Amino acid sequence: MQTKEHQRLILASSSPRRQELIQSFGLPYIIRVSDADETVEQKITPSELVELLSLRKASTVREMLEVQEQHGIIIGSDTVVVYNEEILGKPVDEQDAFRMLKGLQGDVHQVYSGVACVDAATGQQVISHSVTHVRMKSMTDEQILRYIATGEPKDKAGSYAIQGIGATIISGIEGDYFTVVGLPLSLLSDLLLTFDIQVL
Ligand SMILES: Cc1cn([C@H]2C[C@H](O)[C@@H](COP(=O)(O)OP(=O)(O)OP(=O)(O)O)O2)c(=O)[nH]c1=O
Repeated sequence: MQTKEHQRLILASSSPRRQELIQSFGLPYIIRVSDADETVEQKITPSELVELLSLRKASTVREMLEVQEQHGIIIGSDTVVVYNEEILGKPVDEQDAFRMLKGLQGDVHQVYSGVACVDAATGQQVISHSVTHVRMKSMTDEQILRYIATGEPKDKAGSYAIQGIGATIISGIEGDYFTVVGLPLSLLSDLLLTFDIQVL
């Protein structure tokens, strides 16, 4: 087992959800927000996409760290919603959110979350992803508009938040809840074992 100092986590995320979730591990952590470019030119699968972007976020933060900061495990994560082979990220505006929710309501979709862990000192990396199936209730257009008016869909992949009032439009899930919220804690704890970090 490594010393406490080397067990620290460096969360490469601006997401308040991810910041809250990383706290639950009870390990020392800092946050460094990556300015990674999230555009991907080539056509790739959802699992490839979330893994690629998770690694890009973690690697960008590694490049940003000052020499004296280069210890700890950098964690990058990315979440997308997939329905009918279409990959849905965050909505660009309210119309986009309406289009997404209108498509998702009354059916099952998948949420993919990638996680990349990069050792700040050595560059050693492990990357994986997790998928959760989510069933969204049927909604009228008026209900969709009322949900959009809450502001909650704005910065969420697929235009909803299972952890918010959006919980009321979800009838069930199969898989890890935290994959939907944006940081698959169970998978992350497994990946951290590669670096001799045990959460429990
Ligand atoms: C489906 C769903 C997504 N989300 C959020 C998680 C992510 O923050 C967001 C997907 O956007 P991401 O691009 O994965 O992440 P981000 O831009 O918010 O943060 P960063 O890149 O700095 O880490 O959608 C929820 O909070 N709840 C949900 O139910």
